[in-house]
Parts: sequence; structure tokens; C-alpha cells
Amino acid sequence: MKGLVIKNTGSWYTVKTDDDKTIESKIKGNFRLKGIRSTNPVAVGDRVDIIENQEGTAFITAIDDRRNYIIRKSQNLSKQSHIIAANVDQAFLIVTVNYPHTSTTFIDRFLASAEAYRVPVVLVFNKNDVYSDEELRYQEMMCTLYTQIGYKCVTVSAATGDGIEKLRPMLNGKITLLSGNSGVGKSTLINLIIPDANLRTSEISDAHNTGMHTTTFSEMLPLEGGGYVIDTPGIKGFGTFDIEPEEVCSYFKEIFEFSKGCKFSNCTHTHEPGCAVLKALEDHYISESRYQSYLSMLHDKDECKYREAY
Ligand SMILES: Nc1nc2c(ncn2[C@@H]2O[C@H](COP(=O)(O)OP(=O)(O)OP(=O)(O)O)[C@@H](O)[C@H]2O)c(=O)[nH]1
Ligand SMILES: [Zn+2]
Repeated sequence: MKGLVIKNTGSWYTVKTDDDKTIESKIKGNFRLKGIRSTNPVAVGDRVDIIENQEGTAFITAIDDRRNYIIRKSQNLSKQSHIIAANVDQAFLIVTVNYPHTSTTFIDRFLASAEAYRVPVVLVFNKNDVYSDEELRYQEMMCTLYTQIGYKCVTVSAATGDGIEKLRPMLNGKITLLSGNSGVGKSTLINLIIPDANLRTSEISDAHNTGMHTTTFSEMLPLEGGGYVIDTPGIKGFGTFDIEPEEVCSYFKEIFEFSKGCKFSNCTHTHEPGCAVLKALEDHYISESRYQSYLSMLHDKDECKYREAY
């Protein structure tokens, strides 16, 4: 029988079968996933084969190929990874222009890593209710910038509920990863969208920040209209991927478009003559902040810092 892994607590996996049953399952014997050194071979979001046994539980016997997965690297020496979720349909990146300020570098890095994994991203601008006119203008500028590049932008307030109704239809039937810096309102938003989720709010998540408590349990929260939401504290992007310096550009959609006009095919868009990207930057077709983010990722690569950041 086939099913979807919706929860992982230690060695037990909750599988929602295609005929809508929920069965607690374990991995059978020496089942190993090729290629990944991970503390958990199966993750929420995985499509699996199960065989039911007499006790009413089941064995997971096979796992479908993943379209994508999100990994957290272990901080200790084992260098093992923990797979947080697999087969994500889309990501909502929650950003706040203030309280706390989400930097464009943070946004652009997230977008670039999502591009690499072909995961569509929606930018959700939260805390609309607290901003001054100046902050609102800045928020609008950001929305315009990212909309022009091709990302959907939504402005909401999790505190007042303003704009939340726009999110619901976008979530329907999909597996959505909710991400964003600490304090931007992820838990508040989830509690609003799924009232019985009863998620921890800021007090407890402070423990995450100091690294006192890292949970190895993941769960996809079911939505009323079908689909799931995954809340992942502290995830800055997708996967650990070996990105080559010449690839960085292809993950910045608009920069990539202009790069097709560069004189040299190996142009790094930093100093070369006949660089169409530098020209577009000068003519304000490419924004300064996006270009700076591109440079920061390019330079990180030189120093091998980027890989470690994820
Ligand atoms: N004014 C205002 N405050 C908000 C809004 N959304 C969340 N907050 C507040 O911001 C603080 C942080 O919200 P959380 O939902 O805990 O943020 P989080 O993103 O889950 O944070 P972590 O768990 O640390 O990742 C809380 O005090 C919330 O009440 C909003 O739209 N407006
Ligand atoms: Zn160039």
C-alpha cells in the first residue's frame, strides 16, 4: 500500500495511506537509503510503500524518489544530516521589513537556493499593522521589486488577520514550507491558519536560538481544504548543494536573463568588458540590492563559506 509520511517521532512514522487511513509505521530491518548519510532515512513528505502487520502497525518497505528535500546539517562531528522534509511543493518565506528587519541578502539567498531546487516561493510580508508610513513605503518598494522579478508577494498581519484570506487558496492541496527569520511571526500565522495547531510562540522558540533544544521531530500540519504546512525553525534555505561560481547567476532570475547578452560566456559580471549585467545594473534594470546579494554569494563561494551557511 502507498502513503504519505506526515509525522516522525523517533523511530515511528505516521503514514497517511492513499485510502485515508493513518497508520503508525516503522522502517523494516536494514532498510537504507542510498547516497544520504542521514540520521533519519525517511522524512515527512516522503511517499512510501508500507505493509500492514497483525498489530495494526506497518513496515515501511520502500520510498519513492524525492523531488526535493530540506536538510539540516548536524552541528557535531558526525557530520550526519537530518532530513526535515521531502517533496515540498512551495515555500512561503515570511519577511518583516522591521521588528525584526529581514535583510535583502537573506531573502535573495533563500530565493536562490529555492531556485536551485525548483521550489516556487511566495514572499509573505507580515506585521503590516505596526508600520509607519515610511516602513510601509519601503515594504511596497520591496513588493514591487520582487513582483517584477516574478515572485508572488502578499502583505498580511498575523496580529489582526488582515490579508490572511489571500493565503488560504494558495495553500490548498499543497505541501508548503513556512520559513523565515526568528520572530517574523511564523507560529502566529500557523495558529491563525490552523486554529487547533496550538504551536509554541516566541518564549519557547528562544530555546532554539540558544541551541539548548533542537527537536528531531517533524510534523506536517494538515489543512482543512487539503494540503499540509511544515514549520521549520531556523531553516535558511534548501539542501546542501555544491553550487559552482558560474551557476550562482542562474539562480537570480532577472540577472540570468540579462547575462545572456554578455560578451564572454564565462562572464562573472563583476568587471568584464561587454558585460550586459553591469550595463543593466547601471541602467537600473537590475536592482542594486539584488546585485549585492549575487556578489555576496559569489564571494562566499570563493571562501567556501556558503556551503557551511546551510
Ligand atoms: N504587531 C504584530 N506582531 C506580530 C505579528 N505576527 C507576529 N507578531 C508577534 O511577533 C512575535 C514573534 O512571533 P512568532 O509567531 O513567535 O514568530 P516565529 O517566526 O514563529 O519565531 P520563531 O519561533 O523564533 O522562529 C510574537 O510576539 C508575535 O505576537 C503581526 O502581524 N503584527
Ligand atoms: Zn556579464
